[in-house]
Amino acid sequence: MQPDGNAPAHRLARVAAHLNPQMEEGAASALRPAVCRAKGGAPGFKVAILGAAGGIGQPLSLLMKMNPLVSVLHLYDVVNTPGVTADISHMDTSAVVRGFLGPQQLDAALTGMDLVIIPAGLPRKPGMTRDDLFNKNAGIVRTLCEGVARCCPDAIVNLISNPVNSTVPIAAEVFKKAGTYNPKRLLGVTTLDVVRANTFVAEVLGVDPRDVSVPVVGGHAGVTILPLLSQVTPPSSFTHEEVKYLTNRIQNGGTEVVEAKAGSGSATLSMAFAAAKFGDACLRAMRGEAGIVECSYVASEVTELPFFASKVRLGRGGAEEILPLGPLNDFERTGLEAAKKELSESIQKGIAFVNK
Ligand SMILES: NC(=O)c1ccc[n+]([C@@H]2O[C@H](COP(=O)([O-])OP(=O)(O)OC[C@H]3O[C@@H](n4cnc5c(N)ncnc54)[C@H](O)[C@@H]3O)[C@@H](O)[C@H]2O)c1
Ligand SMILES: O=C(O)C[C@H](O)C(=O)O
Repeated sequence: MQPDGNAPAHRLARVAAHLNPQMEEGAASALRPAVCRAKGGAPGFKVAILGAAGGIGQPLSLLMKMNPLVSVLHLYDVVNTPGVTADISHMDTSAVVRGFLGPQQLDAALTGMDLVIIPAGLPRKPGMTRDDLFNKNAGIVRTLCEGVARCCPDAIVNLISNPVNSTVPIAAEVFKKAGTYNPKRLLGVTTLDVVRANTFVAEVLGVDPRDVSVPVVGGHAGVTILPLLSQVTPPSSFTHEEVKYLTNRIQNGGTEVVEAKAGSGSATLSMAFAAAKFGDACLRAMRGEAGIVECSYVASEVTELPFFASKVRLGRGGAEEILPLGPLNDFERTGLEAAKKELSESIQKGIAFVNK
């Protein structure tokens, strides 16, 4: 007869068996992973967050721990994961949480993951552009993506670290070098631009933002953020003044937060909300839910550029179909040309970084 794993005599042994086997001696108490009563093999996806102790990472970890599609949640950072992991692991939701600290534990954090969300890296301070983060964040993204290629090459990657216009091409080059590149599985997260656009447009229209959907295409920096106000649903018309105000506010939403935070960072809470929304869309699509369309910065043939943000139909394998831009008005066509010029340079910079 099999021993009853739930019998009192076996309970603590079973709990102990959940302890993270990857932990180094001495780290065990600090990084004590969550244990749970769920039987092994509970349905759901394994999700890793890289940069989990940061301003985005912490609330994003909380939101992903609340997602019923997540069965295992790995929290990786180079600092502070013990505390974040212990804290989040006490939430009575089903995902099992494990913490991983420092480069020696990167591979353990990534092995077996279905979805990897990357908000690791420096945020802006007032006066900086996102491109000013390139020198620090390019190397961080390269190292983390090398880990993905080694340990979970089939995982879908949601890349948040700035400058997204360059970090996505960096990730693609890393995966190409490793022989694991599948463009469908690499998605730059631009959801915050859509979230902001929905909010600001709803304010102007005087409606609930949940009822508004604004496609935002191009990229994720300044003029590369191109809201298509002519394609808002429900169909709405705006005066030229409103178009100029909305476009400017959406393009500079990140700077608005950076300035308001006055040196203590950039958007974290709204970004965690946006990343959780996008991560959930990816997981639902991976589970087989049909008809999920989100804007994302991906390998693309929508323009002559190799990467571009536009509406993407998500499926089991990631970005299954890149949807066309649809009809643009004169204002948007002019914006598209400006966006492409800047994007082209950011993409080349990312590609050159890996191949230099
Ligand atoms: N895509 C978007 O829409 C969007 C929105 C907001 C912020 N961002 C970007 O997200 C990034 C993170 O922002 P934040 O506010 O959370 O910053 P933060 O400084 O609060 O957190 C970053 C975390 O990354 C960790 N980190 C640094 N190097 C690492 C490495 N090698 N491996 C793992 N973790 C590492 C840090 O320890 C820190 O905990 C920034 O680059 C920011 O510009 C992107
Ligand atoms: O603006 C930033 O630097 C962070 C992020 O890209 C944002 O749009 O809020």
